[in-house]
Amino acid sequence: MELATFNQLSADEAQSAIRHCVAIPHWQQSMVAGRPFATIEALLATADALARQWQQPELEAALSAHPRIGERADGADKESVLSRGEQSAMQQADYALQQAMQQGNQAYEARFGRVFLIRAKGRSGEQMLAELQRRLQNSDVTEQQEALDQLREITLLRLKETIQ
Ligand SMILES: NC(=O)NC1=NC(=O)NC1=O
Repeated sequence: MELATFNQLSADEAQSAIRHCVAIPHWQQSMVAGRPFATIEALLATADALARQWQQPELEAALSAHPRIGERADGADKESVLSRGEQSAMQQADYALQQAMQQGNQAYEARFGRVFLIRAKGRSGEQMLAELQRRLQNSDVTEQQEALDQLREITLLRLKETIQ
């Protein structure tokens, strides 16, 4: 949708328009309150600044809307549709890679107690598996920050696709 359209929507409609970007209501509401945005750059700068404030609670809340890498998100809701597109590289992955990713996800969840989150768009299955294995060695603090950075990247990518 056009930026001008987003600026003119009612608050409820504006929040609905960006809800799929990230499952963090406070971020959605802050973006709605920040209107009208003069430019796309201003919109994205605000989204980025708000996302840099996220801590563990926001990460846990958002993960509910992001299926595991390699697990096909079945569903007609917008998040599932977006996830399938973002993770399209895994649909072409061979059995060995699928298995390795599944085992990697299990190891990550055993280590950190939450789903492995990565900005999947533009990454091959092999690249995501390599990132998972690299990040498995991270300390808790470092890994939380990396996961938050990836969540921010996914959010901004989705926002850019939603408002042009
Ligand atoms: N666990 C994940 O990282 N999921 C996802 N990353 C994306 O970029 N889209 C997803 O659904």
